[in-house]
Amino acid sequence: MKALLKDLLYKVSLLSVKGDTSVQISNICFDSRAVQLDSLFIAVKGTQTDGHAYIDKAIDSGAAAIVCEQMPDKLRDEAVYVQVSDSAQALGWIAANYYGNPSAKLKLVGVTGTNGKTTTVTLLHKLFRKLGYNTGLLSTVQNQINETVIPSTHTTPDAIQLNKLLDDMVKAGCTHAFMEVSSHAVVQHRVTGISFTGAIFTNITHDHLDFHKTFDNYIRAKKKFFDDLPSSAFALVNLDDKRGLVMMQNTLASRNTFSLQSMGNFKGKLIANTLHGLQMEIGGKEVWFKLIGNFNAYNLLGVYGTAILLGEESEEVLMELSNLYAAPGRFEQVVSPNGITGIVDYAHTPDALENVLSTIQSLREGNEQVITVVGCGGNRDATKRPLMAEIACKFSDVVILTSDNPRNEDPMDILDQMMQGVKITDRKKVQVIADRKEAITKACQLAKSRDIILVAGKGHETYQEIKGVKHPFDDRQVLQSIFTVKTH
Ligand SMILES: CC(=O)N[C@H]1[C@@H](OP(=O)(O)OP(=O)(O)OC[C@H]2O[C@@H](n3ccc(=O)[nH]c3=O)[C@H](O)[C@@H]2O)O[C@H](CO)[C@@H](O)[C@@H]1O[C@H](C)C(=O)N[C@@H](C)C(=O)N[C@H](CCC(=O)O)C(=O)O
Ligand SMILES: Nc1ncnc2c1ncn2[C@@H]1O[C@H](COP(=O)(O)OP(=O)(O)OP(=O)(O)O)[C@@H](O)[C@H]1O
Ligand SMILES: N[C@H](CCC[C@H](N)C(=O)O)C(=O)O
Ligand SMILES: [Mg+2]
Repeated sequence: MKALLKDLLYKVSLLSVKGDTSVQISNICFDSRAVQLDSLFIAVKGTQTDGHAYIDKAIDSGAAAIVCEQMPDKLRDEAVYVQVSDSAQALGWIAANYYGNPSAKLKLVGVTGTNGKTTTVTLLHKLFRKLGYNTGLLSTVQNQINETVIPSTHTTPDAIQLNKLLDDMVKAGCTHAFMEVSSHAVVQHRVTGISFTGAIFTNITHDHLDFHKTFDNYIRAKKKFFDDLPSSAFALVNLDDKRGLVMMQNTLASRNTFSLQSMGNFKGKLIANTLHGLQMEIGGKEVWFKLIGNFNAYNLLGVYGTAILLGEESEEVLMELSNLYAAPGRFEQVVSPNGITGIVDYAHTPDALENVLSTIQSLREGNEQVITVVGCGGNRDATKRPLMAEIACKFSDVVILTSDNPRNEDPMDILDQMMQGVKITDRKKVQVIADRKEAITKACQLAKSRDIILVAGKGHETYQEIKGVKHPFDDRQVLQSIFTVKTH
């Protein structure tokens, strides 16, 4: 795809320019290793290195233009240099311009919050497919254009991938798209230049403090998503989260709320909550849904409110919504032939773990044991480790602490930090088994008929990441194969 540099710079605030911006560009990128002939290379400061160090390498590989925050000492004749105050922000606008602003051609709804984003966007995508629309999805689990699956590497793709995917959706005739907006994405300007029709806030609790450093910064990152909305958009927030109204303090968008506990624009009342689904009063009706757990009542309310704000008819929405299942790896059940219930859930934050375990506790019918297998990812927020172990102990009869994705950390270091959260009185119910497969096997050996095994943290993931290598691993398959072997 070809474009003139000057057209790509629309809405970018420029500090200085060296060279002629009428130059033709046939590719945009922020990684020098991906530069081709006539590329525009945008030098971005990262967490590991600084793209400015690769400007010459990019020109050697054929870059025709450079966007940067600091002009290099030596400028070369074969490239045009554009200086901006914030390259990541410029990248957002450039990517949107390059792909012809695809987001403005869609009814695009973004979902932010610590937990519930994937669940919410997946339900919205399925719902709008059922309602007859061509619909796109961008999520942690996968991206989709209608039923075509495109693998996803991030919760929110980088600005170039994002605009490309949205453009592909437009080309496929999509009218609607639903995407997760992570706090990393807001801070790194992955969504700068994107026109949102609506924005949802699910909740905010402890996570990602490795990246944001303080909880206030984390709140600010999520709030910025709402601060940047235009007046034509709608904001829809969870009123029962104490930061719900904070999100909308400075937004120009129309303000809408959903709630189970007070009077929101979209008010739900939980009637029943079982291992097979939940019943809620919503939109003036009593409806059974196939999703499990109190927290999913919030996700369903957010989805319902969004559909109504997008102009859909209440009765039809509720009918379709009542038939939908949860996203993969979210409270996914694997039942053994002798009646042990294995639950695989992506709870990887203290709040999510507490929600899932308290849901499991509330669904217990007799004296069945709850056995929890859980770990924490390496190279991620370390402060959540003791908290998650403490919560696992509080709500389980047996706890097996194990590895999640160790990444570049020593699994035993992570487990030591988790053990810090185990109270002396709880030590006897805890075992530490670093090998995740062995840990799940142990849980299955300990379980009797009717017991519940929660395997938390990895949900839909089909790999375990150890020192940069992704080894095939799927909690659901591991449980399934142990259950099969055990009963033969
Ligand atoms: C912490 C983080 O967000 N990192 C993202 C970030 O990388 P970075 O800042 O570390 O980049 P860097 O390696 O320092 O490089 C700086 C710049 O130099 C460039 N470079 C580098 C080397 C070279 O030879 N040439 C070159 O041009 C790089 O392309 C980059 O532009 O920018 C990269 C390109 O977009 C991302 O792939 C990378 O995501 C990493 C893989 C990651 O793990 N991100 C996670 C934490 C993440 O984003 N998670 C969120 C939320 C998860 C959730 O809660 O659901 C998500 O949205 O997925
Ligand atoms: N509304 C909610 N409130 C609290 N916990 C929730 C909610 N919805 C889901 N959860 C819990 O959080 C886990 C992750 O849910 P989901 O994948 O929908 O969240 P996410 O925000 O997309 O997470 P990520 O940041 O990793 O992309 C679920 O497996 C469940 O345990
Ligand atoms: N999107 C989150 C998911 C964490 C999932 C957990 N399995 C882990 O690897 O820590 C992250 O990248 O921080
Ligand atoms: Mg997600």
